[in-house]
Amino acid sequence: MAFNKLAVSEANTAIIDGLDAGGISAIWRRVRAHLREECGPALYSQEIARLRVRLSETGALVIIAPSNFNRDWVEDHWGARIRALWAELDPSHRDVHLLAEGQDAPQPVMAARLPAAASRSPAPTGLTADTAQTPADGTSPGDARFSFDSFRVGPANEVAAAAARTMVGASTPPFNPVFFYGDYGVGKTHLLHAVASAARNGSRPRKALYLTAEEFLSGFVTAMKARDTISFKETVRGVDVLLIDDVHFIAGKPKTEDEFLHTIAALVAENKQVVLASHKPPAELQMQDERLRSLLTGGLSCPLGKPDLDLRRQILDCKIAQATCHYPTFDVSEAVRDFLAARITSSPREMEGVLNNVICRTALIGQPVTMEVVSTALRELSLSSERRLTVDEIQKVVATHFGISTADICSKRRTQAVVRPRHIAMYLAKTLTTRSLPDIGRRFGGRDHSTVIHAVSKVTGMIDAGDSVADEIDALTRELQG
Ligand SMILES: Nc1ncnc2c1ncn2[C@@H]1O[C@H](COP(=O)(O)OP(=O)(O)OP(=O)(O)O)[C@@H](O)[C@H]1O
Repeated sequence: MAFNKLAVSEANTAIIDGLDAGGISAIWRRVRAHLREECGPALYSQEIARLRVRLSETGALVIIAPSNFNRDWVEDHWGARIRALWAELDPSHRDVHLLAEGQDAPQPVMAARLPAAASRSPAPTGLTADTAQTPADGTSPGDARFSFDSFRVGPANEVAAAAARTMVGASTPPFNPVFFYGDYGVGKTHLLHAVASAARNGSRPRKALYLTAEEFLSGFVTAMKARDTISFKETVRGVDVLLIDDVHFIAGKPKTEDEFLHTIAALVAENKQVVLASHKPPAELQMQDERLRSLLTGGLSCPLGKPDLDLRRQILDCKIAQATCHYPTFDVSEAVRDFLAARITSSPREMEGVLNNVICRTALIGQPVTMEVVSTALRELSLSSERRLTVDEIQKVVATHFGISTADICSKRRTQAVVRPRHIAMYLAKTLTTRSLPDIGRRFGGRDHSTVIHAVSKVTGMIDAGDSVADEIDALTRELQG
């Protein structure tokens, strides 16, 4: 789920300073403590410490950044994490929005500007939808962050990406609804925003509305309380493209399921495109209403899987290029990029977390990006996802690759045919497992930890120097990680 950068004006939201309903100050303290631990003290004091939290009169949380730049940076790098932490710590699962100090917002959220059909009176829904001029999904019209251009495609997501592009180019929906599903952080929200943005900015601009399922639910509840569900219906049904993220959130809430069902059915019947995303495929959602499940499964379901090494590398390059816009001195060598792409196998979101950590340790304090810095960042963020691998497995794979035996690798022999594979195996054991240096040494024929340090620095130096060992490491890493 993306962090919502809402266009909120202080005049319209009547943010209540000092109000601490529900103990938000206490929760905010805990969220900040987590963030401090995760991003490190330098980045924390530079970018996070100055954020303040407020509760709006609608119960939404507004996090106020001291500047637009800071707001955008926090949104890009830590928005999803803040939202996840908040959801974990706050049982009421409030909406979390980001606002820059003194922001003169063009579109107040709570006095929503409605599509033509509903523009007679302000709606109580908090929802807006529009074409290129005023997107309501937290992106700006030319925002490259979540565009098709910045979405990297590989085997894990090519079907989803092709479906997304096809529906943007079509005059009538080729598939409806389209349902993207996949694990946390694999790019579902990115793709939804890309579709919304392309629909708004295409040669034939269309009204697109992106909502999280939570926003759909809270908009609906607000409208019910205000006894004005008509405005809500007009808003969500008055668009050309409706995109709803995190649909699993709606499952099991009968009234919302019902409204959701009728909304989708109405749009599909009118040939308006509906695009949905969730962690699970429609058939596995715990929907109470069979009609809804049937409607969702009747469209096109596209999985987004975990990216393979190539795709991870492409995404990493893209994120580094984006970071370089903010931090022109941020320079990451090919060897470090390869290393990071091989190590971070969990999801692109984790990749961003590591990059943030690395930026903090380098660009912010004028230091270069070295293997040591990125290794520390990985260790601190506990992203050694390859910890399942054992040193034995690594020795076997390396030995087979070089046509020698594991006994050779662990032996005292010093011929080049054995030393090089041994160094590579030690390097992989250090980078792909959480074993300590002495432990690795012991497993390589009872060697001292200084031998492992020597092997690792030798291989690292060769990688940095552009030696073909980088390709071998790459191939071996792929093999070891399946
Ligand atoms: N293929 C990709 N190309 C470029 N960036 C990607 C890609 N996949 C994911 N990302 C980036 O990874 C981050 C997480 O992606 P996103 O928020 O879209 O994940 P998600 O699947 O919606 O996760 P969640 O289910 O937790 O909401 C974003 O910054 C996004 O830009």
